[in-house]
Amino acid sequence: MQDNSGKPFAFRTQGLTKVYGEGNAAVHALRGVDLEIPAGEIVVLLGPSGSGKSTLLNIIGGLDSATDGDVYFQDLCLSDLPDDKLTLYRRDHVGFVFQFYNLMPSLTAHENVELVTEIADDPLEPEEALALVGLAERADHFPAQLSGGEQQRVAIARAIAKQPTVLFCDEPTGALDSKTGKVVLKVLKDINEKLGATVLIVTHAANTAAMADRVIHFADGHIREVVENDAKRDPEDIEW
Ligand SMILES: Nc1ncnc2c1ncn2[C@@H]1O[C@H](COP(=O)(O)OP(=O)(O)OP(=O)(O)O)[C@@H](O)[C@H]1O
Repeated sequence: MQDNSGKPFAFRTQGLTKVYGEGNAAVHALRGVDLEIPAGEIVVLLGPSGSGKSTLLNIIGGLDSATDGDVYFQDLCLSDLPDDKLTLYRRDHVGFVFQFYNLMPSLTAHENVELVTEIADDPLEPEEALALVGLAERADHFPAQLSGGEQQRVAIARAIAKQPTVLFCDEPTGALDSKTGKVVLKVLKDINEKLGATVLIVTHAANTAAMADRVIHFADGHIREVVENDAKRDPEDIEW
């Protein structure tokens, strides 16, 4: 599927709706989201707490299912997939980065990345993935021996080692100071350029929008505005 300029889509959603719970306790997290994300872009998703950003990320990342509506990854309709096929979609195409790294404390950086490379089809070598995030020298260190920013870079190395088509990042700089946050954002930009992965970043840090190709403003379960960024900036030059 392509947009008007012939660019293929990574994702497209139509009327995507998510309701948690039932009756009086029902929470309408997504209220009919129509979205198109061209392949290869860096997309930043902004919006107030509780507006549905993580819910959207989880559904297009195949971690959760919608109550109604459709979501396509390329030409594949995820809404129709049984659980085993959804697992394959995640395994083959999706990398996740979360706010709190989720590294295994008893494994070295190299071993944390290896957990993924052992089960992927065409993975990078762990050394290569760690080099891409600038941590080749720290491969034998355990998470407790690394700073927060370094741990997040190991988590990114782990997420990209399978050479994912899409990289989903939920508050990737949320636990970091601004200087370290910029280093992490620079790594995400490099991954987008070097591996061609579509990168989708959910964040409260509105200034992150400056590095995006496209900024999606979310409010109360729907898209308020989509802005294409013609003046994309390097993460180093973002003001905090
Ligand atoms: N498992 C769940 N059960 C019930 N309600 C949920 C569940 N997960 C999320 N919600 C509700 O859905 C709405 C959207 O939540 P979501 O986490 O997607 O928002 P968000 O924009 O990512 O928020 P934040 O920026 O605080 O992470 C919120 O009202 C939240 O309380």
